[in-house]
Amino acid sequence: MGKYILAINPGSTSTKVAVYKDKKNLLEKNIEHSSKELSKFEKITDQYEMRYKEIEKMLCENNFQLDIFSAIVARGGPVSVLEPGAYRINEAMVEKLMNNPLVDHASNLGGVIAFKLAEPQNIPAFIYDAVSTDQMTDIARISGMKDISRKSLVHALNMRAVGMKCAENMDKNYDDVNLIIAHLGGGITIAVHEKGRMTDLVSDDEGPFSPERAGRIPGKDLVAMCYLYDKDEMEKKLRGKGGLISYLGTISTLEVEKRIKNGDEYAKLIYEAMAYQVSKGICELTAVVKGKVDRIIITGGIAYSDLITSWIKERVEWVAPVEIFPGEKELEALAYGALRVIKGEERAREFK
Ligand SMILES: Nc1ncnc2c1ncn2[C@@H]1O[C@H](COP(=O)(O)OP(=O)(O)O)[C@@H](O)[C@H]1O
Ligand SMILES: CCCC(=O)OP(=O)(O)O
Repeated sequence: MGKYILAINPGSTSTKVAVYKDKKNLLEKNIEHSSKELSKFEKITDQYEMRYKEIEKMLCENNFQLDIFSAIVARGGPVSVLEPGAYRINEAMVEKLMNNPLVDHASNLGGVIAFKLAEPQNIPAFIYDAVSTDQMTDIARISGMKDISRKSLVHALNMRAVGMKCAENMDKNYDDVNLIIAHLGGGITIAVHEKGRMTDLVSDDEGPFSPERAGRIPGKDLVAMCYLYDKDEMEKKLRGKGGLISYLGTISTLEVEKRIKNGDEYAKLIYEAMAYQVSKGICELTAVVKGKVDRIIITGGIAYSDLITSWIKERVEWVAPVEIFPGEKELEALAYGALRVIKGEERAREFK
């Protein structure tokens, strides 16, 4: 008999859910959350009940009872510095995800929701390739200020999955190639995958702005601004109300593209600036591997946009061939990871 897996992926603008029977995708749903809906919540953890109920409703509408699942697996939030792969969700992890994660991010809700669904049924719950997967080298951790160490917060799950796919298409192993992967979603991160390890990255506050994040902001102006707003307001300006939404009032790139088609020059300037900053982030990482880059990959929801990807391509394709993997393979990567764990092919780590 096949094993049923429930995979849950909360992103900043959506909650994606899938049901797999072994490697077969039986159902997949992308529940999108509008800027208006999300603005009702003070903190991301406050969105727990809303997202939990949407998942419950989706399962109920499609006649999936919880007791059929052999495992529930979620995108891992920035809970603490982690290795790639699977971690079993326990009370300690749920506590940390809700009350003291490395950053407030939608993916923190994944582990919490998975645990709450799984525990009453006695089903194992896992996170896989968490956002805080950390393979940075020592030299990459140096920030320039002794008090602050650079952190690895990155779209590890999708990047590693598309990185492996790209290597396979090249008839090579992921461990034998150098890739620079830019994930363009509600948040944007870029990482260099150096022979199978994410040795350095441009995180979502170190480089390009994104639909809802400010990215790198000139430090002196940022310090001055901290005297005008309280901590929560400042954090919201950087994450949630920064980037496209601060200039154009929307996190929807589809809406921005509609405005550009209708001749909105200001929308075009801002949107092209986002692509320009992504290109700079990609080129910054070429130094890590001394220019030896086999492929540049553009992935994530915004990679569906020909406009954005063509702007990036024209600035970076002198480095290496550019491949586009629109959307993400996160639900599949989650389900396949959990399947390997429950079949005993891979070991899940304990979270302490
Ligand atoms: N066909 C498309 N063209 C341009 N942008 C798109 C398209 N489809 C989705 N997007 C944009 O992708 C972003 C969401 O990407 P996604 O990877 O799903 O993000 P997250 O996981 O952070 O919620 C949104 O800004 C959305 O407007
Ligand atoms: C912090 C890196 C992960 C991230 O930004 O994810 P979303 O794009 O889903 O918000």
